[in-house]
Amino acid sequence: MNPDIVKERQNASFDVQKLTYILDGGPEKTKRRREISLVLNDPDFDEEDPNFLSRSERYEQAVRKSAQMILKLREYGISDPAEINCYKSVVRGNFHESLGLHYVMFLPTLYSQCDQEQSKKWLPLATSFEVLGTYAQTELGHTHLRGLETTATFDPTTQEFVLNSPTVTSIKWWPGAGKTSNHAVVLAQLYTRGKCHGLHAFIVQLRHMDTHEPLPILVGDIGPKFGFSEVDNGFLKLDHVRIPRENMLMKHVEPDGRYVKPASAKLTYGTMVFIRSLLVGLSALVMAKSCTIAIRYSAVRHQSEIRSEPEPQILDYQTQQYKLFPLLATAYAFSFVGQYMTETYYRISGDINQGDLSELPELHAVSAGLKAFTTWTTNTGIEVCRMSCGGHGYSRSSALPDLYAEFTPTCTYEGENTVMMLQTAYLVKSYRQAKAGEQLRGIMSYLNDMEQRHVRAHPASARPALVDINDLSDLVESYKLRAALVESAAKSIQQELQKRRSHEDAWNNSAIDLVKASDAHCHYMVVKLFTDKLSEIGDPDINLVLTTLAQLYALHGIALNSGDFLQAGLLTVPQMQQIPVRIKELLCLIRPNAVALVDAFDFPDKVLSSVLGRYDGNVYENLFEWARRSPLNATEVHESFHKYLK
Ligand SMILES: CCCCCCCC/C=C\CCCCCC(=O)SCCNC(=O)CCNC(=O)[C@H](O)C(C)(C)COP(=O)(O)OP(=O)(O)OC[C@H]1O[C@@H](n2cnc3c(N)ncnc32)[C@H](O)[C@@H]1OP(=O)(O)O
Ligand SMILES: Cc1cc2nc3c(=O)[nH]c(=O)nc-3n(C[C@H](O)[C@H](O)[C@H](O)COP(=O)(O)OP(=O)(O)OC[C@H]3O[C@@H](n4cnc5c(N)ncnc54)[C@H](O)[C@@H]3O)c2cc1C
Repeated sequence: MNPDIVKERQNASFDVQKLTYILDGGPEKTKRRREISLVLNDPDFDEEDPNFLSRSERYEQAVRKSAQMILKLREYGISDPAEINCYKSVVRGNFHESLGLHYVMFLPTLYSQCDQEQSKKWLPLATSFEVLGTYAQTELGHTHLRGLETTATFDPTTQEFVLNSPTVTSIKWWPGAGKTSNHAVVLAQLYTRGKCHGLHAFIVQLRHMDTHEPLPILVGDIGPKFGFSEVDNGFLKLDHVRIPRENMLMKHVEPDGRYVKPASAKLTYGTMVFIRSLLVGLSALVMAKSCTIAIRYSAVRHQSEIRSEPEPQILDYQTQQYKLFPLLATAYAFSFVGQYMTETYYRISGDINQGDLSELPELHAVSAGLKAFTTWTTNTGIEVCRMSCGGHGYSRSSALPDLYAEFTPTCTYEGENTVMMLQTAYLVKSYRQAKAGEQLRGIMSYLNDMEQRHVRAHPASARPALVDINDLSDLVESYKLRAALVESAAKSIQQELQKRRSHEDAWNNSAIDLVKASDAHCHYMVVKLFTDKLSEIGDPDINLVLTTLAQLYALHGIALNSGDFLQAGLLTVPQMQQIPVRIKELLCLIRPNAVALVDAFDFPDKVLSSVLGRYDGNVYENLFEWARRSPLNATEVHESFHKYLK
């Protein structure tokens, strides 16, 4: 064990194990997660570092691992969805798998949209993996759902739907598992009795069940990408492909072609809401991994000098702390927000299953906004962590390049982040309702007292300072008032309308304000949820260290967005000047606990897969060892010498 890292752990002021329990949701859950993690010792999961393999080899290795995972899940009798998720995230490490989409989109779509008869037919096939599924929605030319071109036309004479991609732009593009899957949930515009009824989901068989040969359908892999090398994102062109009427999910077409309206057309979009909710938790996980790597490495890396003494640990440089500790605070904040998002998703979808759709718009707005907010922040954060590791952060052995390449598409898939932030119609609607005197409930209730507060651009000197920067509840309050930026967005729309612009143009001309309002709303939610969580934590040592992190998270956010807080008169200029001073104090308070705080995330070394983030801190000898395994070192003289240089 590296002596620096030993010393760091001795300095901790709290019980790391107890904090792990809080993050997991209780000691039982930690115990179970650790039991599941023992699978990492299974030699059947031994594999070559994907960084040393070609794309085709990576795909093959990943498929082998996925198949092994399925067999082991059966062998160990793991069937609880949360445990399956935990098991898979442990085994998958930092990479995705081709069968991932079967689990996260195909199966959930079947569970939520099959009727009884369909469940009886499809669920046994899909849960036994005879049917391997993908989710084919996006097209070469469009993502916007109303713009999708693939059609499903009902033919009452044969009781079939005819699926067709009429143009190049209508070819399905990006769905994972182009080579792996034999079935797809295809999203297509439904036509019956000559009328279009919008987007609906259909189960389409793509390949022969025994030979895996494609049916008369063009299906394949779209080629190498920025990352996702294990995943065969695919294309799919349907040329008048016929499927039985029973393959339409939720069965909205009667045998005579009559269309039966669903309770809400948006239920078809349910799987996206599910994944967006999951992505909040994934952001927390990846932020936590990145911080673990960068902070452990910073504790063992010595460089340069502060005084004329031996070289200090780079974690002692104030600038290094300023790069990493706000991200550490973010990882904790997002962990608690992830817990909230999962609970909220299951609570509201439970109500939806009982026929109560009243909270569906809020669930959509919150999941879309938090997905965008947390993935954007994490995406930037991983890169900061990588750079903070200097040159070794650029080596694939650090895992940080892979974490970035695998994570960055979360800002794009399941709804591009700007587009998701623009789903703020809900915010604007709520604002208008509050302004009309309606009492809002839940997370939007802060808009109720807006008329009294009138938060908008004012000279800071004209208003009293509301905030004690050392008081977290005051900070939450000020984020809440800043979130009232939605007022500016709503006003901008109003002004545009007064210029006789159409509603659509008024919306587009206010889009920057709308995204800002959405961002402020999400930021408020994160600060509030982090602060609320503190009241549940009884252990005084842990409460203290997490309070310090929450303060850092809140103050750092204010410093980055100081214009908004000053403009709204929520803070005075002298207070704004105090914030960097307080931030520096908080960095010093966090410093002795930094390694313990990342240890509490409890990532086994094999899950981190990072030489820099090793628990024992023995970085250098293992970097050397890793490099020697590079395929270029397989021979002392590379064949290129004989071919070209000699
Ligand atoms: C630790 C856990 C690990 C888990 C890890 C998971 C990792 C997985 C790894 C890899 C998997 C990769 C998966 C990627 C899969 C995909 O990307 S699938 C494709 C996803 N595509 C999209 O997300 C498309 C984005 N676009 C849209 O969603 C829509 O076009 C839109 C929301 C932007 C607009 O909707 P649209 O219906 O076309 O327009 P409008 O008519 O304007 O909207 C009408 C109203 O409907 C409301 N609404 C929209 N969506 C929903 C919804 N989902 N639920 C409820 N309501 C919705 C919208 O707000 C409008 O409301 P109002 O009329 O009241 O204003
Ligand atoms: C790794 C990966 C896996 C994927 N897996 C799947 C899958 O399994 N199944 C599937 O169906 N799809 C999948 N996708 C596709 C993914 O869902 C889409 O790429 C995503 O929804 C974004 O759409 P787009 O690519 O059309 O981007 P665009 O919408 O074309 O975005 C391009 C730019 O236009 C801007 N823009 C677009 N519309 C607006 C607007 N209304 N207002 C303001 N700005 C706008 C965006 O902000 C962005 O800057 C995957 C994508 C990736 C990268």
